[in-house]
Amino acid sequence: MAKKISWYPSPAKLNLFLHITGRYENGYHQLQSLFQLLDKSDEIGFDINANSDIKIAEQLSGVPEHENLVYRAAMALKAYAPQRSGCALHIKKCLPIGGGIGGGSSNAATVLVVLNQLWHCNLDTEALAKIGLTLGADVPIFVHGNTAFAEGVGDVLLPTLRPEKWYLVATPNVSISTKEIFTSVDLPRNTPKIDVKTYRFEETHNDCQTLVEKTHKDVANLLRWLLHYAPSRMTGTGASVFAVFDAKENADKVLHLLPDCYAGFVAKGVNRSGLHIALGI
Ligand SMILES: C[C@@](CO)(OP(=O)(O)O)[C@H](O)COP(=O)(O)OP(=O)(O)OC[C@H]1O[C@@H](n2ccc(N)nc2=O)[C@H](O)[C@@H]1O
Ligand SMILES: Nc1ncnc2c1ncn2[C@@H]1O[C@H](COP(=O)(O)OP(=O)(O)O)[C@@H](O)[C@H]1O
Repeated sequence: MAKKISWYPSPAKLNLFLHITGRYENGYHQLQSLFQLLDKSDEIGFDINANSDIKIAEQLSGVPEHENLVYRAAMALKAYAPQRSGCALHIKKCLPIGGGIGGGSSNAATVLVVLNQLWHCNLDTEALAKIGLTLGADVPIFVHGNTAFAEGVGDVLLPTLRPEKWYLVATPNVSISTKEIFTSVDLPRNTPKIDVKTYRFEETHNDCQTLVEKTHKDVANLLRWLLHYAPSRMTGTGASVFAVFDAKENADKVLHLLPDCYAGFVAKGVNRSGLHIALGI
């Protein structure tokens, strides 16, 4: 008999803005950002077993199993699970890897939230977010599942209800390491803090963008092209960029014009994660 795999979504995010306001003693950066959740997702499949094995069913190219955030999240949660809790984990990748749209962090959060239920760990959201933070600064936002303003290293979250706009997300074929950006001497690190109550997209920016545009011409060219059509900006530490539209049909029109050398998709900005809606939490 075919094994039953339960599938759950693992949504993407955009950083609608990203200000670096300082640096902690441990080298991590103090941020202000608006994490906008999207209705575009990877899918994570769970096949629970009782022989205590955790394994990834199909490997991601370029990501060794023990470094895969899906595997690492399951291993981190195992300490809180009853004995003999195991799982085979499946990943349907739709989101570009290392694109600044949070795919890996979101995969980790989906594993924490779903296995917490399937393994009956009974941890609350705060406890799961705390475990998530040990895996990556972007994991807590996906554990909480709300579009939110963020401070700290991205872990201090203030949920917000935004108008549900449409986003064209485009990714050049380049890989940008988050660590490399954050260790650059050219990164601005002293943007004054804004009052998020008066947030306006056009009065904010992404502090990583100028640096990435200098080092990656593909990102600079793509942004210049997109700006002809709509307000556009880089997300996270890149390489993906996004353009904002009020109507889906306008985003779709520009997607059809996108040069073949870029991958792209259109997604709706949502206030609640598709994972949390699917789980009814
Ligand atoms: C800056 C953001 C905005 O969303 O970039 P993207 O990764 O999405 O592009 C994220 O917070 C990134 O989060 P995440 O990708 O989970 O980062 P981590 O794995 O925790 O850290 C990767 C590296 O980035 C640096 N780092 C990360 C976050 C932060 N607030 N300050 C840092 O200095 C650290 O040097 C760390 O070694
Ligand atoms: N399940 C996963 N999905 C994507 N990337 C992963 C995963 N597990 C580990 N990684 C590693 O994490 C890095 C960042 O991935 P990702 O979250 O997609 O990008 P970003 O942090 O730029 O938004 C990748 O370069 C990859 O090596």
